[in-house]
Amino acid sequence: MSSQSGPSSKLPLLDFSTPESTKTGSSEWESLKPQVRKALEEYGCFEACFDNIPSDLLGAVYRSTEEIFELPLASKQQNVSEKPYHGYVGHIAQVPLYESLGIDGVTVGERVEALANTMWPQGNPTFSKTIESYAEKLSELDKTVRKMIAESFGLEKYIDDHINSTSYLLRLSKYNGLNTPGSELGLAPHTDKNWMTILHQDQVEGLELQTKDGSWIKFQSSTPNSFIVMISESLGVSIPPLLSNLQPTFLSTNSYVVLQAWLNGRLGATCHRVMMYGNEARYSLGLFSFPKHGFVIEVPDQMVDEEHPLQFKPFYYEEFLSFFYTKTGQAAPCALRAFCGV
Ligand SMILES: O=C(O)CCC(=O)C(=O)O
Ligand SMILES: [Fe+2]
Repeated sequence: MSSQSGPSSKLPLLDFSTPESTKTGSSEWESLKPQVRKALEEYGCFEACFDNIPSDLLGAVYRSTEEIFELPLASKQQNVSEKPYHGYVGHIAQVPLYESLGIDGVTVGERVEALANTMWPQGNPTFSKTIESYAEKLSELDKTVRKMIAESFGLEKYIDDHINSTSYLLRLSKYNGLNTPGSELGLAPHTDKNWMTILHQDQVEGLELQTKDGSWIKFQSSTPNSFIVMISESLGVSIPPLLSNLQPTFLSTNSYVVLQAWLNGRLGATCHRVMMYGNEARYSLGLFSFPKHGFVIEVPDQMVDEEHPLQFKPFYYEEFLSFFYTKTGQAAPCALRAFCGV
């Protein structure tokens, strides 16, 4: 497996820019659905053009992101969470360039405001309104894609339950620029653990994705409003030949797990990393969907047949996470299989 970045290459670009594309049953919906499935089967991810987030809103989100990272360390460290990597993470040994803040339950009314009140003694209504609006609008894309996936596998009857049991984390990340020529790892290779992740990167690129043959491609946004939509482990499954060579990383121990398991391994989570070049800081936004407390992840009967024997017993996301942080979970080549594999 090569650790060199290959040439920049374009992922499938799917157009969700018309309001019709997010309306169940519209001709745009029906035309996008097989394209979503094909892209996810081939790459585990695709680029989505999504004009529902206008450029001025994106600009405002990045201004708010820069503003929050400029706060003193002691303020940022008040972004705490009982879940690992859902709060502030700063310049840790494995990835010294990286720093991030998490807003758990970001689509639930007062959460953003509560964070803003913790960070700024007088509050910050602009920050709260901007972040809430971004997360709310972008969660529509997450729901649309997950509904399309479910429909394409004939799992319509599970959709409402799935969608209504979703929680969202917004992670704002900053990567310091380099003081030296060349390149450095900004974020180690990993697959996310949740249902699905939607990433946006500002002008400074750096996101790289691993293809099925093990090579790395650089993600280059086609338009300023383009997002990467990626399957994570709880919905899909890590693609074993690629991941077996990876060292566990700090992010592989976070609590974003979910689409790999549910589809009984039919789709694979995409391994990705960030590489930094040049001295400019890089900012990115990640919206992570995952199941709410108490939701059982259970492979639907339709996903099991002779060719696809059952791979996972039913499990609670949070119990799996607890296992993941044990010594056995950390040592397992695939913690999910060790925890609930059949
Ligand atoms: O910064 C990026 O583009 C990637 C972030 C990421 O992969 C993560 O937070 O899980
Ligand atoms: Fe990630």
